Amino acid sequence: MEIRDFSYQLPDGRQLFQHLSAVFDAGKINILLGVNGVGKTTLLDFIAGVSERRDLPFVGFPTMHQVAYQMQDAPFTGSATVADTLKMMVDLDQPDERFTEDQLPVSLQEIAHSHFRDLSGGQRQLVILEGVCQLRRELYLFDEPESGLDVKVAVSVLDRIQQLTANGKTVIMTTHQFRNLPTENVKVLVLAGKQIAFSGTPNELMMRTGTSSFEEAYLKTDA
Ligand SMILES: Nc1ncnc2c1ncn2[C@@H]1O[C@H](COP(=O)(O)OP(=O)(O)OP(=O)(O)O)[C@@H](O)[C@H]1O
Repeated sequence: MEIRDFSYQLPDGRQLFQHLSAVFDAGKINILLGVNGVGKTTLLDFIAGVSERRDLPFVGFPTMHQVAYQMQDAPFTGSATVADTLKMMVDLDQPDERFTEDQLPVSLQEIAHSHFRDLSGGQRQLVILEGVCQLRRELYLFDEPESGLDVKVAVSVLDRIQQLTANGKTVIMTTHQFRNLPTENVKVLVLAGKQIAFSGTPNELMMRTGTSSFEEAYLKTDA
């Protein structure tokens, strides 16, 4: 999956991407990093096909129907319970299969009968994340999946995302959290200066910047 020489101007005329090229590795977690406002979500929107994607710069990406996208602030029905919400997502995606409560991850079983409107922000995020992971797609996009979550819960979210790649799926995610990020089967892409300023493994990023911490290495990458 590759973006070739992609340039994009915002509606207000600002140039967000200029000759941007990037390769996302199949079967890996591709982590897109970059400062606030650099364009990570905008790039995910193009990859997902939410923003109209011209074929020329976007090579080898699955069609929109094969992409699951967890956006920031996804809307949901307040009166549905957690179990109803997940059942609804799975039923829409896989009409021939029955989703039962025992398929809920342990973290959600306790709140299976809580109404969506009564959940905390973090709990809502977990439900949506699980729903997105349940969809059968080739490519999964997550926009800051662990933002606002307790560090222990964030670890379980990252584990859930790793399960996808263990099953041969491809993930592209953005994040601002460096704690507990997986390093195996991971590619890091740093968006800076309207282009991808670095792309490689976390180890390569650390070696290039002469540091032993992922976060420090990122901070030393040109922004
Ligand atoms: N529809 C739009 N109209 C005008 N400007 C937009 C639009 N969508 C995004 N932008 C601008 O594009 C820039 C990139 O936004 P984007 O949300 O992609 O950044 P980001 O890297 O995901 O940021 P963050 O890490 O804060 O979520 C921002 O300056 C934003 O204001």
